[in-house]
Amino acid sequence: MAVDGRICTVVPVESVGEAARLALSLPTGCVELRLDFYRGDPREAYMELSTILNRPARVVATLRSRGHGGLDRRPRGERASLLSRLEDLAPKGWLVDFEVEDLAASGGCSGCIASSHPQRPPTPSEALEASAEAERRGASIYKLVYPGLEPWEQAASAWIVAEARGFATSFTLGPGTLASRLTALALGAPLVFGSHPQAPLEGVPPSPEILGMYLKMGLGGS
Ligand SMILES: O=C1C[C@@](O)(C(=O)O)C[C@@H](O)[C@@H]1O
Repeated sequence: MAVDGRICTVVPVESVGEAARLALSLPTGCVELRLDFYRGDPREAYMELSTILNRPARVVATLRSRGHGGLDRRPRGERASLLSRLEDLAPKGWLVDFEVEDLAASGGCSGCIASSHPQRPPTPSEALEASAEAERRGASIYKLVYPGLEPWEQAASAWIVAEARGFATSFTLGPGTLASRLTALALGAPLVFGSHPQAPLEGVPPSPEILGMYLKMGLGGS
């Protein structure tokens, strides 16, 4: 996949019209619809957006919970079944992002993203075990993101990307976040995230900046 399909631009869904406008002016070939920003029924917003965004872009739908840096307040069981419902509604090629705890509560998925957002890095063996568990539960991508103030924490997130050979993505948040995202891409991560220039998100570098820097590395043909 071209590098721009591996850089997923985050679009907060506050209204369907504005989210569609942002997604259609997408700077990269992947969009993440953050449905936890939506106050109404996320299934309705998702269905509407699936009819509008019919050009072939990679789409990730996320309902990020408060415990994982998002806005969704539903109890785990409720969110897990809503995510399974979104998977049933997903057009071909669209991915639903489950937090690993929601994935365990729902009993599995078919080709989803399994996301983990711990406060501290897991040990290498814990990270590998979590990635294998996500695969057993049906995920096609395992994602591990944590605050990484120390260089070793950034190196540890690169290790899991390299070790998992295309199945895992991982990067750190904080001062080294841009370099960490570029490292993940260089090591073959299936996706990283960047913000939309017209909808900035604190701590998330703009996706055109990630793309521009990646191309500067001379790896653009990969
Ligand atoms: O999990 C992530 C990563 C993220 O928090 C970031 O920092 O890029 C952005 C979120 O929208 C996405 O769901």
